[in-house]
Amino acid sequence: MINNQIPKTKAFIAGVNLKDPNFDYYMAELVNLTEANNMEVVGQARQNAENIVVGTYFGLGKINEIKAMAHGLKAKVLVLNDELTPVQIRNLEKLTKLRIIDRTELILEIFSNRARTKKAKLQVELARLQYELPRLHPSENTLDQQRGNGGSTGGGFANRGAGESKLELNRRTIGKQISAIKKELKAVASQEEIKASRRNQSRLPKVALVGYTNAGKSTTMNGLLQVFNKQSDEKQVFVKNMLFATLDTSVRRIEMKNNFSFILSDTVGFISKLPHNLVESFKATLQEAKDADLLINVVDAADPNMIQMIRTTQNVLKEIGVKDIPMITAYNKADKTERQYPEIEGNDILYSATDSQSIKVLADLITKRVFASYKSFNLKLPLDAGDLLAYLYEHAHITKKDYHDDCIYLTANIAPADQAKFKNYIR
Ligand SMILES: Nc1nc2c(ncn2[C@@H]2O[C@H](COP(=O)(O)OP(=O)(O)OP(=O)(O)O)[C@@H](O)[C@H]2O)c(=O)[nH]1
Ligand SMILES: [Mg+2]
Repeated sequence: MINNQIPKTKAFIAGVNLKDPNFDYYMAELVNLTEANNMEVVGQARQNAENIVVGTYFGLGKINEIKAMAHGLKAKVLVLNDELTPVQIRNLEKLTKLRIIDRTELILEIFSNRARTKKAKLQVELARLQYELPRLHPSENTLDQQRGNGGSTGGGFANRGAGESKLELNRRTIGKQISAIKKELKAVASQEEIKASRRNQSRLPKVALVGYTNAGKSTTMNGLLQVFNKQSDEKQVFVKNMLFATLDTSVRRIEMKNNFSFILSDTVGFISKLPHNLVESFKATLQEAKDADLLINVVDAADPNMIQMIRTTQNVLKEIGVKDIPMITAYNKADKTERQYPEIEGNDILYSATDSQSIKVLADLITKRVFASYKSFNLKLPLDAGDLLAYLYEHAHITKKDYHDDCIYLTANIAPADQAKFKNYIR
């Protein structure tokens, strides 16, 4: 039988542990990130140390050890657990004769391979250029190599200026590309603002799914769409068992019974040590989470690293400036645990996004939280107040409605901002 599969590049992973209690967890993530980048992890090493070695990341003894192990395992790439300086990368490359990929480059590569929409592509490209800019080096351009060769024949100084100006040119080119991308992103953002302001006008409560990558945010959104919205197939979002399946924000209206609706958004997932540039350039994508009335932090309850994943999400939320938004912690994938589900405990739920009963219970919990500030009123509307009735349908939660000969009796949960509008109709 012919095996058509292209063999994966073999990678060795390594990191310096500065007495970080989460080190093992970061290394486990690094394995997942490396595999998500289509490489095979063949071995790993760590150095316990007080400090990072400025020029080479590891100490020399460790470098030789890693070199021997990695070459013995036929690894071509050495993946490192931190963001390295350009000098560290170059030195390690020389000393180990392996291609060096740091954690930041690894994450940028994954994002780059996954980006589908124009906005996601622009955001990833922006982060990549910002990562590359300080890493440009004279030895990486041809003019400079000529200079180096020339040096051995005595013509070095004459070409040095040319080499440096090429570096300057590269910097300027990247600088220009960065400005152009920022401009394009602004144009995309202003189109989206128009859509968002329409949503804000409708004053429906806004709920955002957030959480660790692969926890089941998109599956939860699809579950809610399936259970509550008719003909929702074309509205379904992309689900896949891989890191960073979602790189964009999708916004949907979930239409529950009794005309109660809310706006739900699904967005990019999180991981530890997300590169700062990436968080910065994805701010526009994460805006829906910042504007939400309620966050649903989706967690994979079957993952042994669940606690660290929750902490990671909290850290990223802090970094993007989310604070004081009420949150439900939604422990998903309960079907992979031994526990009974669905089950609610305070603001938390244990559920499975693929189980419709779970989805109904989750929706009830969302309703309770989101409508906590709403108040129930008994109203009497004249029959000709069609516009007020339409407004209530759109913005409130009508629980009872009786038509009489000359009026309509209603009971409705109304948002604080709308209560004054109906004060003359209270029974
Ligand atoms: N067994 C089980 N699998 C689930 C459940 N929910 C989601 N999954 C699976 O988990 C994987 C990830 O689901 P997604 O919904 O794509 O996760 P996500 O949080 O949107 O992930 P990213 O977009 O990559 O950050 C998929 O293979 C889903 O089928 C669940 O309740 N039970
Ligand atoms: Mg997703």
